[in-house]
Amino acid sequence: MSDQTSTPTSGDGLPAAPDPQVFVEYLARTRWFGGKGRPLAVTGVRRVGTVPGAVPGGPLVLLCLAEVTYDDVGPEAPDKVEHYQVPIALYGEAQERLEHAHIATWEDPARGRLHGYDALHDRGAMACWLRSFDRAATEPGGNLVDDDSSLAFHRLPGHDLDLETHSTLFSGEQSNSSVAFGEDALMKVFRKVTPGVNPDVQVHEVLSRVGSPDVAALYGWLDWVDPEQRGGDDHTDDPGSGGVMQLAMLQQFLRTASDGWDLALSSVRDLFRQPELHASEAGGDFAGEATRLGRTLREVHALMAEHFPTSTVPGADVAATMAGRLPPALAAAPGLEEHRAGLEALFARVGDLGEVPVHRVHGDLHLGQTLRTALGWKIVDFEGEPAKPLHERLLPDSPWRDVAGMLRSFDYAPRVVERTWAEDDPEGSEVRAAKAAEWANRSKNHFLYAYADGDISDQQRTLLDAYVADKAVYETVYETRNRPTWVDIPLQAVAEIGAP
Ligand SMILES: Nc1ncnc2c1ncn2[C@@H]1O[C@H](COP(=O)(O)OP(=O)(O)O)[C@@H](O)[C@H]1O
Ligand SMILES: O=P(O)(O)O[C@H]1O[C@H](CO)[C@@H](O[C@H]2O[C@H](CO)[C@@H](O)[C@H](O)[C@H]2O)[C@H](O)[C@H]1O
Repeated sequence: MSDQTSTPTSGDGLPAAPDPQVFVEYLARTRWFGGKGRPLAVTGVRRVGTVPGAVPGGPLVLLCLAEVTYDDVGPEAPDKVEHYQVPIALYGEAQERLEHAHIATWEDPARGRLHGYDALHDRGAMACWLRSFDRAATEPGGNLVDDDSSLAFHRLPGHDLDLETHSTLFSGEQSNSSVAFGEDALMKVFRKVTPGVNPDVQVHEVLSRVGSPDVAALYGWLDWVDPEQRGGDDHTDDPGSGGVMQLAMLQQFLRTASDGWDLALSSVRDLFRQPELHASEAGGDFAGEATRLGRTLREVHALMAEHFPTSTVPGADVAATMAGRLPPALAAAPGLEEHRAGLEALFARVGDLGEVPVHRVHGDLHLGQTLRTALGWKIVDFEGEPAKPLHERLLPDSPWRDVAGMLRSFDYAPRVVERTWAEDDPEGSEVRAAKAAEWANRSKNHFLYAYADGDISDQQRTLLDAYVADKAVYETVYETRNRPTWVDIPLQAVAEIGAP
């Protein structure tokens, strides 16, 4: 717990924020902070506004952006500065029930002692947020703007929010924070924010407006316009160039959803329990789900191609981009080195393909981004690859990148099950390896056949193989950094792909 003086207010009427040093300790304690373990400093705290809709006895919700810099990057690095959103519920009295979410206690020159808690944990703060989204629906154009016009709550028509619900913060390894309002709505508060449109909001808005059945409908979103930078280019990574920052989105809560990754793991376990059966005979056979998932992705891609710009890029450029990702990947994950030649040869074949069609895609698709509901599969989280800068995540890309992401996930599922299964039953490893391959191949084949509505051409196969390899390389780096004990999963795939 921190108890100290605050940063001074700037006469803007907003409450003071706690000292930036508080955020260094706080960020390290959260699940969602992406810079854990790196040498860093919080060089400033920007107070972007308070959420309208506060009620007597309830908290004031102060939205803060913590400016984080790292000591392990050169001064020329474009992503030297990152902004993390920390909404703080402010109370005049300590709140024992929120002790676990306490950020700091500090003095405000105008308001006296303030006790600040992570607002996502506080039902009073979340109710305040929901009321603002609700009020937006009856404002002109569906927009509720705060007093100094810097925060704007936007609503899409078509759904009345249930204000009687209680909020529940999702737990789990997520890069943002999601809060369910009963079974009515889900609010995702973006943690690492960049100036410009958020791809998740943008894609959900487009697909919701055309009534796509394959995503959770978007109900609204929250923008912040930096008053000092109004009118800048809003498709930029440069915090200095101004424009809009999208801070949160509100969408349909999928009540009957089961996580696609969990379903796949159960299906694999079912097969491992009865290895004498073929995958098609096991109770939890995944082929039907893989087929339906393939059709869903096909539909989503068709809508994205219809409602976002489409173009083509020369195969040589695609090949060069993939090859260009190799050297930094090799530096981060040296285990890739022995497969370099095989990978380079595979990428080079893409150079002979002529023009490759591109449009907006998901960008980081895997089973954990799919939800099976009573009404079919839904695809979530259109933010793209977390490590890519915003402008790259907004660029058109080949739909085969998403297909490859799913194929890699079908490969991961049995290998992840095997990791724990082998601890109890090391003897059966060889049999399970064969069953794992059977499960993965069956799921991949059904998914791919449904996605392509038939067999794919040799050219498409070349492109798909290259995207699968590109993804496995990315995963090798991802696992090296985040889950080093899992790195053999993608590395084994790279070895198989890169074999001469
Ligand atoms: N509309 C929804 N309804 C119910 N659960 C959802 C919905 N959208 C996402 N989820 C669940 O919330 C979790 C986090 O969502 P996701 O968009 O992947 O967040 P993050 O950007 O933090 O990774 C997912 O694992 C998914 O199970
Ligand atoms: O969900 P995110 O957008 O944060 O994606 C990142 O984390 C994923 C792990 O949760 C990672 O996915 C990899 O592991 C999955 C199993 O946990 C597996 O199903 C995927 O196929 C595999 O890529 C993803 O790559 C990363 O960007």
